[in-house]
Amino acid sequence: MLTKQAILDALRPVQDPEVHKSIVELGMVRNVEIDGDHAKIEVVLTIAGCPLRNKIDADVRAALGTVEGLKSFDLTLGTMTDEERAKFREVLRGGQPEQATPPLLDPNTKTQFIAVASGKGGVGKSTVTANLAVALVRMGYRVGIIDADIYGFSIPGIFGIRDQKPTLIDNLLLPVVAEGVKVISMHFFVPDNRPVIWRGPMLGKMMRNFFAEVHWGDLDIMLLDMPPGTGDMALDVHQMLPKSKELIVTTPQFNATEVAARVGTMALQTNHEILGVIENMSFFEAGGQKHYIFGKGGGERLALELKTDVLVQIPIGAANETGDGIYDADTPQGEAYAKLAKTIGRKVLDQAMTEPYTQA
Ligand SMILES: Nc1ncnc2c1ncn2[C@@H]1O[C@H](COP(=O)(O)OP(=O)(O)OP(=O)(O)O)[C@@H](O)[C@H]1O
Repeated sequence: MLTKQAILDALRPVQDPEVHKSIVELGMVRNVEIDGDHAKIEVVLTIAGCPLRNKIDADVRAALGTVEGLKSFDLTLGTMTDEERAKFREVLRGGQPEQATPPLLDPNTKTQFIAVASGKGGVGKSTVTANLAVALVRMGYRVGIIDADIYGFSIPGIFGIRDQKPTLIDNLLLPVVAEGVKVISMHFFVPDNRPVIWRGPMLGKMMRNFFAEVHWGDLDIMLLDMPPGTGDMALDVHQMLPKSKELIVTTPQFNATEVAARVGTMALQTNHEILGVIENMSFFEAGGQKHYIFGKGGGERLALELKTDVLVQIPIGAANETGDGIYDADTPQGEAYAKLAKTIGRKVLDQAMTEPYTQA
């Protein structure tokens, strides 16, 4: 005999495509009525005009098709009431009350934080952050990026995110997912790319909101794209995330490494472990020959000064035809990022020691 339980059991594996949890657990199946071998099912979405409505509709229909004894059904898709949305948010928070410390700022969080910093602007810090994140995802890690470069946010552009915005469920934001990476950036909150003029305390608040009001789900690694130099933001992040580790990006030029050294020294003074140096735009390879267009040895000099290693040298090269800044896995840059991701995965997640990179 057809039962309500059989229908709920069939719907349990259907997930909300944004938060990747069961629609039954999230309270999205509002009502199931059985009448002989016919059923009426009401599924509710968090917001009217939910962009993933069609996907949820198709998944629910496919799941209902598997229920034994169900000959026909009426499926309606409605919108949640305020109470239903409150319950939805509670499930997302894992049953924690709204005021609790955001899961990511909990001292026992399993997520590893890595701040990607540079001394000068334009050395490729954001490109490195985005490509490292993608390489980590390619290896199976769950990765998020907070674009903390509040004035010069460029992460969405590198991912080719144009019109997409985070979904807002009351006061809870769902990050935009690009190439499997969860992304939050000031870019999403600034109309028409207007310049941001917030200062000190407002910036800290903004960063806190990025942790507290965004549903990140379970993450292995959170990368923070820091503004260049040693500003308020770097201090805020160091205070907010005492266990965060640091990657320093430089080019091989001497003046780039000199400023980067100050950033590294600040990390050391605030007891933040430096994972290593990434030398970007190290050389240009053509006809089997390496051309050191920006000089040679800057990464090594910086690593020596900061008593750390050069983890990788990334060659110069255009990203891809689509105009964004993510390198395909089979390019020399993509391969360099895969190597870096492997080292980072081992260093921060497996806690194993790795051998330093041997210079090209
Ligand atoms: N390995 C590379 N080869 C060629 N171009 C690169 C490479 N890495 C980065 N670039 C380019 O260099 C420019 C600066 O990169 P990016 O915006 O990532 O730097 P940044 O250090 O984050 O700068 P800022 O802090 O000023 O935002 C971009 O146009 C980017 O596409």
